[in-house]
Amino acid sequence: MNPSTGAGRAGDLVRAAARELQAAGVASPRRDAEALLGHVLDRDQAELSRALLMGESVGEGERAAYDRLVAERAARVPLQHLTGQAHFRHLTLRVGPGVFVPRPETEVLVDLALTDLRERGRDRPVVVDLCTGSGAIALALAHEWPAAQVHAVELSEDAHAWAAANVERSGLALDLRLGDATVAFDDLVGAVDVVVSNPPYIPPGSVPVDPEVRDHDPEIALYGGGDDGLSVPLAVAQRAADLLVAGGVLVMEHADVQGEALVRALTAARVWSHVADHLDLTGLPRVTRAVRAPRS
Ligand SMILES: C[S@@+](CC[C@H](N)C(=O)[O-])C[C@H]1O[C@@H](n2cnc3c(N)ncnc32)[C@H](O)[C@@H]1O
Repeated sequence: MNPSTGAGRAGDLVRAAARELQAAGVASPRRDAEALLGHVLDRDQAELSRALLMGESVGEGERAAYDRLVAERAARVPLQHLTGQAHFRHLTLRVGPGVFVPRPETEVLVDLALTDLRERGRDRPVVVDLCTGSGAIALALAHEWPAAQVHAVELSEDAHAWAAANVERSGLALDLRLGDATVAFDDLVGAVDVVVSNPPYIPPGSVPVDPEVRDHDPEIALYGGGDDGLSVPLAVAQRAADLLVAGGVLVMEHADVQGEALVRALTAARVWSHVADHLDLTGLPRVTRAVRAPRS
């Protein structure tokens, strides 16, 4: 876009921006073009739709700001880094450089955890989120299951700072810690009802093709180690087995190609029962659920 062309109609600006984003290979050009204009004008989706419908004009300063953001998005900076926010379940979280942007496919993990919390029927169930990133899963569970006592841990100082900001803004009660999930929560060993985790799990050779992921999600959030990417997930699962009460549940996200391998590895570990894999909303294998077997 040409930043020197002054004011313009909202609809024209969005159409031009969507064309530019499409040419740059952005997956959802129109949606992103609208989201960026909504961000610049400080309008929600409904207000922006009205502005587009009414042919509202956008002032020169706002247009210049919009042009800059569209150019950054065309350079494949994630939309969420440009708006500073990501939507997850019913929450809007602060995100930016240094933290993994929460993904819609992770929402199914929250559904599975909520089903277990409902079925367990405990008054004050203890929930732990290992590898919390922005705090997305932990905060969603604290929000949607207010009786839960939710704890979360994150290793990266940068990501932990984003999570701390999200906890503060949410007003939700959450015990957030900085540390290694594979050895965390000595004070909760054998006392946890549900462990949730979306750990790093990409195999080292499978560098993501999308620049938004490859160049902007932190490496520590992506690569799971080992030939199959399952080193960190299996170490996290082992810690989950320490933390859970007998009959407690682990719900863990994985790559779509890792469902069978993770089920096999957890079954072989002999501390889990009812190990089963679940699909995400796009029908891909995404989450493994396992029940902590009684300690011998
Ligand atoms: C794929 S991201 C998921 C973040 C968040 N759970 C979500 O779903 O949006 C994985 C997160 O695990 C963190 N992490 C990696 N290794 C860790 C470890 N050993 N202990 C705690 N956190 C770890 C990364 O920094 C990153 O924030």
